[in-house]
Amino acid sequence: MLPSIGIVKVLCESLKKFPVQALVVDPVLVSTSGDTLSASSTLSVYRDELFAMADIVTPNVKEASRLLGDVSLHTVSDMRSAAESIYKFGPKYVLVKGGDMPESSDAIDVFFDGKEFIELHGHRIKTHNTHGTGCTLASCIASELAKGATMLHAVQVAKNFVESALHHSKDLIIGNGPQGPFDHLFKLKCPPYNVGSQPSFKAEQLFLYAVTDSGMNKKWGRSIKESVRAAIEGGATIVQLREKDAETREFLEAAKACMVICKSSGVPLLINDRVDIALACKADGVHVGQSDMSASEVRELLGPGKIIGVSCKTPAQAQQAWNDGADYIGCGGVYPTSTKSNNPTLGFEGLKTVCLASKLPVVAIGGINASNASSVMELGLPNLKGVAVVSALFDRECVATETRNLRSILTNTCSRT
Ligand SMILES: Cc1ncc(COP(=O)(O)OP(=O)(O)O)c(N)n1
Ligand SMILES: Cc1ncsc1CCOP(=O)(O)O
Ligand SMILES: [Mg+2]
Repeated sequence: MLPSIGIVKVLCESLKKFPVQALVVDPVLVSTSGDTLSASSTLSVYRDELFAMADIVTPNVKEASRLLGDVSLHTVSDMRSAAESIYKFGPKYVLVKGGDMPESSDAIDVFFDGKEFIELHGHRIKTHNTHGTGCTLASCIASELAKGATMLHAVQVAKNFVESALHHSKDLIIGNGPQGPFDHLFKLKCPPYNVGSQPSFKAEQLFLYAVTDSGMNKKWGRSIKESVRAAIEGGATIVQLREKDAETREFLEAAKACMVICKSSGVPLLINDRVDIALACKADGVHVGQSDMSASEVRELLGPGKIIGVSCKTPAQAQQAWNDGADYIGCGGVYPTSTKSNNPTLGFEGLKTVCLASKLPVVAIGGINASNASSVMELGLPNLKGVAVVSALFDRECVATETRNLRSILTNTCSRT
């Protein structure tokens, strides 16, 4: 908070003398409760000197309005115009935060890099405990930049963090003011998000992604647990339970048993579609498609430490998955498949288009087997980290043997390319 023109000037002088690696300017001019926090005289020096040095400026809508001579900002389109106008003062990026916009189910922020506008959608958490959210967001962006993140990624991580912290503090009752504080340390207190137990997702884990199928298990007289054990024995690097026909009670029991196997092998276990099962068995994550719950809703339910995958067939879907805080995308069918009905085949061209556009690691899926997996990986596409396979592992007599064979094919291919 820079209350006077003199203080802003001292800061600018100091920054010239001691340049920093990244400068995040949160122009604290108007609080969420409407209080003025900085004299009007500071506006011109903010605009003319400080913003030009900033990597990113992060006003809320009230601050954006004040910076632009009290223009009225009521819609997302107004926020875009404001971001564009503030960009002209010289920062490399602008984030106009819409958390204070009139009631809507989403909290939409507008990110502008000078060329492209990106709407970042978050959930509006109903709570009075919002004191300090802007400061936290800006500090979190700075922390992520210090860790080497790109600006958009830093903003996305920060937004997810603030949203999760708000969610976990929404019912706190502290103090008498109209706004309460929120809890930045929620991760330490809330058992599912206990820092020590958080799986940290690594894109390399997508290398050989085994996806189970209840029909195939029945056909070969195997339990889900036996299939998962065999896939891990053969070298699967991540497992998804895709049990479309299973009864909930039975599925949950099986999922819990699979979690024990996966945990002891250090292989992440994800659940297809069913967030309820994932929560109940404390799975490492969930995979959702375009007609399932959105990744941002899944993130809200699972919390920040879990892995979320989204099926994407287009660059727009890949961008949305990133915006929603997903960890990876599944792209396919690369080849025709009889495992998923009515699934369009994208071919290599479709896979390439999505991989090139994606900001997230990609796993290819659909009709992939021991005969064609090399051709997929040999494409050498950016972000393509592995293959996801159902029938070539599970519609076979010996799951462990098929998995081992495919793993060695992939390893040989990737060591050559
Ligand atoms: C790794 C991976 N990629 C894509 C899918 C397909 O998910 P979705 O489109 O939701 O279809 P269903 O699997 O639910 O039928 C996947 N499961 N895994
Ligand atoms: C779930 C899914 N999503 C896109 S294709 C597909 C099925 C992949 O199965 P298979 O490996 O047997 O072709
Ligand atoms: Mg699905």
